[in-house]
Amino acid sequence: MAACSVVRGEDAFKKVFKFYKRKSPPPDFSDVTDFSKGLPSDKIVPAVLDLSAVSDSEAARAGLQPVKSWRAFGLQGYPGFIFISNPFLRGSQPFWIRQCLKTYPQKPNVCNLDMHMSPSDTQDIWGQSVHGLSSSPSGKREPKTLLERLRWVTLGYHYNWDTKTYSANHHTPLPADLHLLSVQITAACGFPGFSAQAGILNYYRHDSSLGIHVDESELDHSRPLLSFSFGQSAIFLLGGVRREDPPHCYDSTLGGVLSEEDRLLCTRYIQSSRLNVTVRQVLGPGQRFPETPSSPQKTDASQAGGGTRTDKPTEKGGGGVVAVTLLRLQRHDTYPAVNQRQ
Ligand SMILES: O=C(O)CCC(=O)C(=O)O
Repeated sequence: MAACSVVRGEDAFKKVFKFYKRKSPPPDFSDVTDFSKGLPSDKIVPAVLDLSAVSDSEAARAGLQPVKSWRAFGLQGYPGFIFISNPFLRGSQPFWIRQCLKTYPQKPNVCNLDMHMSPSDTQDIWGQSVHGLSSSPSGKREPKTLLERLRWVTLGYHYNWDTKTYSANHHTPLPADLHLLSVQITAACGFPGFSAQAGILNYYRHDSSLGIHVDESELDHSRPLLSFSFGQSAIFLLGGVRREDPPHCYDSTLGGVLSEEDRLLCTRYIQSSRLNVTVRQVLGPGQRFPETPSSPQKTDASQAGGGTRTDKPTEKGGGGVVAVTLLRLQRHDTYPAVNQRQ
């Protein structure tokens, strides 16, 4: 059975989600859109980029190829969705992977391990994991390193998973390099003036996934949401406006100067993992947070239509993609696996 085309109706999302999570027998992936195959396709359309918005030197400063070389696609029936297949300059993917593993998990940023460990114990997740990651497997079951237990990191306005809100009083500076990268990509996609204010990093192992949800906690929904993926590929289910809309399934994958040790450890980590960085503008120009946080916004599968992303074994690792979504209600993404965000 090819999942995407046959499932309709109220539980379309859940059914497709389960379908791609199945381990045995493995699901049929023939319905999944593979952007690496590009055009011609009945579903994939070329995306129009603003070639004059970012000069070649500005792009290079952010580790990006000239915009005219980007392979950018849209999807028939999903206005506001742009998929860019590896716009990175050679060598810059390892840089971003290292930032996600070594730099961004550092304080003052917040991560899942902080929920049950003291700040001093989570200060140097990379340093504490290097030994475990670099040693060859002994055959014995080794305790997991902190890096292997890392599930999420928040940046900028730190997302509160309980209230599903951002707030003025939980904010630290968003890394300047990620801000620059996001500003250049959004400008090329036709969104000048984007301000990267919050980031959520997800760390996926082979068995992990993210629940079906809609991203709507940001207060200004006219601003795009950026999603960078590095490492192993995954199935991404992109929902429609309504819960009963069948999702569209696509394959998502994404590549400074790194020391040999960093390069080796990042390569080893990414061979069995996938990293995703979403960058969001939370407030519009002149906008402020309400005095009392508004009601929870990030809805889950039981409340709204959603998308799903499932881990899909792949031969290749370290491919790179960027997805830019402009219409909030049409972006629902997920991974099928449990407890990703605990
Ligand atoms: O990992 C992904 O591709 C999706 C991440 C996501 O949906 C989120 O952080 O809200």
